[in-house]
Amino acid sequence: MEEINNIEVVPCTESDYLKPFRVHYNQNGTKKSWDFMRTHDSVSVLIFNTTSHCFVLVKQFRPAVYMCEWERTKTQLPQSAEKTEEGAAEAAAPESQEGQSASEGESSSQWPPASAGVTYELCAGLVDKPNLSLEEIARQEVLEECGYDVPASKLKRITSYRSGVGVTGAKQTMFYAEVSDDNCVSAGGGEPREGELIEVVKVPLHEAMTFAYDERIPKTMGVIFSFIWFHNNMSPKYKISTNV
Ligand SMILES: Nc1nc(=O)c2ncn([C@@H]3O[C@H](COP(=O)(O)OP(=O)(O)O[C@H]4O[C@H](CO)[C@@H](O)[C@H](O)[C@H]4O)[C@@H](O)[C@H]3O)c2[nH]1
Ligand SMILES: [Mg+2]
Repeated sequence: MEEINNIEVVPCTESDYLKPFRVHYNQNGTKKSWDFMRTHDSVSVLIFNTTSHCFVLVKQFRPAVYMCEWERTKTQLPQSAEKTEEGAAEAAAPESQEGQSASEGESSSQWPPASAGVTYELCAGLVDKPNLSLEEIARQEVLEECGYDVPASKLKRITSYRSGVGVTGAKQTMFYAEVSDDNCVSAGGGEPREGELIEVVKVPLHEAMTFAYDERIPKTMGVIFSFIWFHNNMSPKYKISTNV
């Protein structure tokens, strides 16, 4: 399992991945403003392995999720424990805890275990290569993250939608890819050069709906939606009976 330590939180003043802005505008004569972030659009892929009748998902440590969990556990502390020396438990707290470990099995009263930041997701990637089609970007992600080599033409577009409408407004396009064990050319795991550390996990078709609605399993909306899409559109083909 993951070992996360030496956690330090600092302000983000410039980034290749997100840029914060404030827009001022008039709506029906009322002056308004809104804070938002520019980010990349993205693609995601529901992968179904027809040999094993399993969905292929990825599992990875997400710092943003981990920090939300940290925030949540912090606010659950008793009133007295919440007060830091500075008298504020805001952004100062993480830095003051630098060096502490959040590795599995270690009892840390300050940091949640690393597993609190690990989520199940569809294979997905940023649209950051302007010369490539969405299908081609999706194909590359399937290969890099999950180890299946499938032609871009085999990717079926499910739909697209806005993710994070309050903050980013970014568009995500979702694809469906049917793969077989014959298409498996590597273990996947992401691009180590880009610092990606991805675990490929399989969810058997007959467990998919239970998995989707199990709130104890941290996951993205994409996983839930795409499993339901499969249930509604592909079930007859694979003759499944699920308990939802
Ligand atoms: N965000 C970020 N911050 C950094 O500081 C940061 N530093 C390095 N990186 C690198 O950016 C690349 C991002 O990887 P992907 O292209 O595979 O995109 P995902 O992170 O998988 O995100 C997708 O999937 C998510 C789950 O469905 C959706 O929410 C997103 O909309 C969707 O794009 C990796 O090489 C990572 O090492 C950062 N990336
Ligand atoms: Mg990814």
